[in-house]
Amino acid sequence: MKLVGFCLEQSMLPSKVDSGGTYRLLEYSSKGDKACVIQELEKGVDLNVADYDRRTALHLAACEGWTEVVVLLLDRGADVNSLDRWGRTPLSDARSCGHDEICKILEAKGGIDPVGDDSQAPCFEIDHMEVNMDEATLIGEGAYGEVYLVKWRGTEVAAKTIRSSIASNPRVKNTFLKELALWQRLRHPNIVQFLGVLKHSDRLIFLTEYLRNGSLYDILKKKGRLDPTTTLAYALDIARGMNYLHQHRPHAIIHRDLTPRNVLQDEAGRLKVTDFGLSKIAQEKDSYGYKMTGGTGSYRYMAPEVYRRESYGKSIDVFSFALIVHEMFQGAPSNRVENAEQIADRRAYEDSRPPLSSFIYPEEMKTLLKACWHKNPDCRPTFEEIIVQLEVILDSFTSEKATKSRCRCIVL
Ligand SMILES: Nc1ncnc2c1ncn2[C@@H]1O[C@H](COP(=O)(O)OP(=O)(O)OP(=O)(O)O)[C@@H](O)[C@H]1O
Repeated sequence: MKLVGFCLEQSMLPSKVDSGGTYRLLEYSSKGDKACVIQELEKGVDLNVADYDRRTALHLAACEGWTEVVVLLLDRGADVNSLDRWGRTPLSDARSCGHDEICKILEAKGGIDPVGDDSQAPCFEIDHMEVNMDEATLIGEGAYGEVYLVKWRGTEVAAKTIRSSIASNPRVKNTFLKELALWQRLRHPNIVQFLGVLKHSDRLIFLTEYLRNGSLYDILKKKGRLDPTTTLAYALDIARGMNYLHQHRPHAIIHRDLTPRNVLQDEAGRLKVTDFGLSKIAQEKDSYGYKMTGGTGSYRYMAPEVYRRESYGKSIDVFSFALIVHEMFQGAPSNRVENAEQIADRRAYEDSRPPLSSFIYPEEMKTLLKACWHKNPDCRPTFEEIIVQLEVILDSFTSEKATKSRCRCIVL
């Protein structure tokens, strides 16, 4: 495969692009693909290998309810009580996700659950006395409220406060807590980890892991255009997180507000998706006279069918994803000076799309982006398909670069 238009400095490459066997073992375990898990193990991938959040293949399979994969991993000697960054074992995950059969299997192998019964609560509650909000540092502000950096049980975490104008409405608060209860069940290396909701607080506050490097919006504002390898690695991170949400059972989770502000970066440089489903609250607000969050930038990434208020499905997130990838290649949103609502309007009614210059985009990337922002939602690829295509583009780009640098060595 030939890639055109890439021209970058070696020093701009990220130190590590994670597309190897380790990641695949975790991905296949999370998807319940037993045959592929066996294949990876036979290649010699370490059974107890963990991701940045110290989550192993057994954590992921137990959390997703893949009994056969759990049995396979245990039979091959997986550590039944490995602890992730949040102190959870595979049994803690199986319990909070209600996978009773897997709980029995893990218990029979000596599995313990240090998190205990708390994990079965509808929404994990944390006593507000455990967090001193008077010592909180303001990190940012969004449509729903302020975000603070706080300490909880010795760890730096983010505390998201919800404006009282929103939280005081019982219906909105209920929807919100339901979304959080769903979020607490999700575990994936590319999804921001929810930690719990503060109990007995006069405000509605919830805790998530703290991502030191801020949002993709901040990164693009600081660095401008990203080099193609970084863009492809970041696109893969977002696509993997989104694929996990879309493959959630029994119902797919649609993000509805995928924007660079809702993608955060951890210390290891990995991107994680956050705030999925919370835009439902914006819709609730609508019926109480609030406006959608277009002012915060959401219109810029909005699929035409959402703007036209038609029924929509998972592929609205694919549309937003394409615009984010485009923005990483460009360094800024297209039509920056134009009003976001006007842009959404032209996309919805005139089929307008951002330009794709041959100098910046490899041909395969152009084809992929055009498919992702296709006007017919049914013609857009799924995130599973996008991941496969991005991996091919990244592989061929990396090997083409290696060949080029070898050639340069020979000349020297
Ligand atoms: N878990 C987190 N770790 C570190 N920083 C965070 C975290 N969550 C949010 N932030 C920072 O706080 C800012 C505000 O976040 P918030 O989610 O409230 O709003 P937003 O996503 O920027 O906008 P909107 O809510 O309107 O979509 C973000 O832009 C980000 O820089």
